[in-house]
Amino acid sequence: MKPKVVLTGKTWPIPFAKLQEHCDVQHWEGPGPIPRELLKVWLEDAEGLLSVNHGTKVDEDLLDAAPKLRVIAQSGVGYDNIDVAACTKKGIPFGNTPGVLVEATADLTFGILLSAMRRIHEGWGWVRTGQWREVMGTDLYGKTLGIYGMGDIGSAVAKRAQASGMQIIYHNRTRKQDDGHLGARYVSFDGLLEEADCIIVLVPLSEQSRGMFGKEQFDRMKSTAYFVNASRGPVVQTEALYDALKHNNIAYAALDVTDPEPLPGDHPLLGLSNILVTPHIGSATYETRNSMAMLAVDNLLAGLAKKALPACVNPSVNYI
Ligand SMILES: NC(=O)C1=CN([C@@H]2O[C@H](COP(=O)(O)OP(=O)(O)OC[C@H]3O[C@@H](n4cnc5c(N)ncnc54)[C@H](OP(=O)(O)O)[C@@H]3O)[C@@H](O)[C@H]2O)C=CC1
Ligand SMILES: O=CC(=O)O
Repeated sequence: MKPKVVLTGKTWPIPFAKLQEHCDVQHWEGPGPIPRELLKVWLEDAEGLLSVNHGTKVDEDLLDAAPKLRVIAQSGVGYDNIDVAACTKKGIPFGNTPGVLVEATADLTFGILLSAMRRIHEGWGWVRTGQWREVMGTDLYGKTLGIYGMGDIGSAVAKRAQASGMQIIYHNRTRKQDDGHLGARYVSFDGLLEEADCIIVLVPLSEQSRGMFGKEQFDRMKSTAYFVNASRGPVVQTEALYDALKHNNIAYAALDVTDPEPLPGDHPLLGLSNILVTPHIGSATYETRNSMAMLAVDNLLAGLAKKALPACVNPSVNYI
């Protein structure tokens, strides 16, 4: 008999076929996210959980409803929705999808910075309404880019920025061994806020990083600063960002992630003229989403076969 697996949403044809070949799949097809109470019922006899994005909260309460669960996999690298300590306590390995989404996310992140600085989206907005207006932007060349969270994606953004002639500074909790190779200079958090012409946030959401960017941090930035968030909305205090933009304490923001998310159509941020918002599409290319889904399925199938997950977040309970 095939093991039962719960799939929380839509996935891609090839990884889906692979999953179905090996598992009895109970599949939520919407509308909207799977209701929590239903998920609990489905998990009563499931051995695997495949989460298609970070919208499903996995905590002790959910795991208590899933006595047979042996593996959890999620399509995506961020896992702020997963209580990894609770999974580990129950001996359940959790796998995410690092690596395969790095280049696509770096393209989008650098792309929204470029679009904001050169007002590409604003120019297109005028042209499409029949107005051939010149829209003035700001040079990237020669500017200092500050990356907060210089990990896999941050490093890939740094390469793109260097190719555009930018200087790179960054802040992590720990200085990177290979920052010389990246051509990036390590600075304190305050140094990053004060020195950068543009700041890109690519730090995972955690209790430490939640709300990290508030009034004090925006006040420390240059009034000409461009601010990009491509990590998770709650790293930024939305009201403080709104005030900073409204009063021109910083120049412009480009956000791929927001708090709340989705951002309601009547949200005050959307009434500002110095903002660009994209709907959390960092990894949203056909190739990348397919690779992510494939890695998530490989993580899940490995766990069900009691083999090591290719990308395991809690290696102390990974199968050997
Ligand atoms: N917009 C989108 O569609 C996407 C968004 N993401 C988001 O991007 C995040 C980063 O992904 P990725 O680059 O792969 O992750 P990595 O783990 O490779 O990098 C994260 C970096 O952040 C640093 N960091 C972690 N916590 C802190 C902190 N409190 N203060 C300062 N630095 C910190 C880490 O260094 P150190 O440990 O030394 O501090 C590390 O260098 C994901 O967690 C996810 O939230 C990812 C993919 C797509
Ligand atoms: O936000 C997307 C992710 O992979 O994390």
